[in-house]
This record gives sequence, structure tokens and C-alpha cells, in this order.
Amino acid sequence: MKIAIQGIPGSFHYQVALDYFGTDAEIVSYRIFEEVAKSVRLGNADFGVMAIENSIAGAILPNYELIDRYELFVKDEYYLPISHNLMALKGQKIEALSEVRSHPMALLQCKKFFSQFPSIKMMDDVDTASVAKRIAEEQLAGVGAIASKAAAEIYGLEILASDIQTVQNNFTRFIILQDTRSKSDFTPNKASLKITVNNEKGVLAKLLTLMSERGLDLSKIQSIPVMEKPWEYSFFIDTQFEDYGQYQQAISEINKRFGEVTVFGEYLNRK
Ligand SMILES: O=C(O)C(=O)C[C@]1(C(=O)O)C=C[C@@H](O)C=C1
Repeated sequence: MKIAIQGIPGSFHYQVALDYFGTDAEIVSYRIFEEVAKSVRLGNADFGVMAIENSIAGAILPNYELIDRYELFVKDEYYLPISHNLMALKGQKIEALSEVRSHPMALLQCKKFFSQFPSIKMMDDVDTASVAKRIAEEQLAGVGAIASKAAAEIYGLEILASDIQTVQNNFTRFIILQDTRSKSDFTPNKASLKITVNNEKGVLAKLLTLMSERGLDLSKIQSIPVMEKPWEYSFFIDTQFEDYGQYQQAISEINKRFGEVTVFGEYLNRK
């Protein structure tokens, strides 16, 4: 089984792929999320793993757009506790660092820590672990990485500060993607939807009221621009429910009354 991820061993995506699919799966690394989406769509990978939201830094908006554009299905969700660590070549001191590099989402999660070190520049990079690898391979003095403890071990770097995320209790929500909707042997209690509402007065308020009346609990709502129609929006919605039949009925009602509904996936709530 092939699993597409963004990142290399020691990255958080790699950790999720191992936790979810086990050590027998073949993990295929890509540099950007779009390549992960493409690989799943073209059937080069059986599944993809994609971070979608972090409890400190918020949503990774472009990933919603990728799921939509590549017509992927959400098979499941997975929550990983995230501990960030500042690491560098052995023997380096924090004061000697002029820059720290990491994935932009990781940098956002550690902003407070680095406010104590205004001379350290925070630079976006491809993923957490690949920075650790590069520092080790190119013996880059003066450069720090923000990454997992596993990355420090794999690439032989020294941890200068542990657990540097702004809030200790830090989670990233990942989704497991596939190219077609698979039959499930369980009754889902959570769904990811896109609703493109008709542009009428009060439509969102009415939509949310209907959802609440039909027992659909909103766990996330995110507006995304409709590119072809400036200033019009679609809503990406995650919803939890107890009664699958009632949920299905609500979906067909929303389709009729409010606008087009795309179901990205129906799965089990893992929170
Ligand atoms: O760079 C990594 O290690 C990743 O797996 C990426 C990523 C992300 O995309 O949010 C995953 C989890 C953390 O939130 C920080 C970075």
C-alpha cells in the first residue's frame, strides 16, 4: 500500500502515516501538498495524509481548495499531539543562531518562544524534518530547525529547547484522503461538506438554523472564495451528528433550499 505525504522521515506527516497505516505501508514523500493531492488523484498512491488544521495556528486554507479541485474523498481524520523542539548542530548555543527554519505552520506555533530572541530570523521552509536533515548534511552553523524529537534523533542534531510551542497542549488534525468513495462498514457520525450558497439575504443564518434543527452539530465552518465569482463564497463545513438518516435528509434539504452541496467524506469523529 502506498501512502503519499508531504515531508520526510521525522516530519509530523510521516508520524501520522506510520501511526495510521503501520510500518508495512510504503510512504512516498512529496515536497508540497499539491503533489500529494495529485498523486492520490492519479492513483500513484492509495491514500494521502494531509494536515488541515492546528489548534494554535488555525486552518491550512489552501488544503481545503486542493481537496475540492482534485475531487478527493476524506476517508478519516487523525489528531496528533505536536511537540516542537529547537535543534541545531551539536555544541551550538541559541544565542549563536541567526535564523530558524521550518514549515510555516510550525513557525506559527512557536512565535511566542522566539519573541525572546528578536535577532533570530524565522524563515519558511518545506517541512520540519527536511530542515533538520539539511542542517546536518551541510553542517550549517547558525541555523536552527523546529521539528520533532524523532527528527533530532534521525539526523543527529542537538535539542536546544524542548516543547517550544506556545501552548503545551497542541494538536494538528490530519485527514486521510482517497480518490474514490469507499464503502464503509460503519455508520458515520461526522462529515466534511462544501456548500455553495445562493447569494440571498440571510442565507447563511437560515442554513445554520436548518442544520441545528436537524441535529447537525457544526464543528468547523470556513468560508472560501468562489474564484469565478468575485465576492461570493462557498463554506467548508465539518459537522457531527448522531442520526445518519436525519443527516442524509438534511443534506438533500440543503441541496434543494440553499445551494449545491458536495460531500467530501463521511467518517467517524476521532476527537
Ligand atoms: O513539516 C512537518 O513536519 C509537517 O508534517 C507539516 C505540519 C503542517 O502542515 O501543519 C504538520 C504538523 C504541524 O502542525 C506542523 C507542520
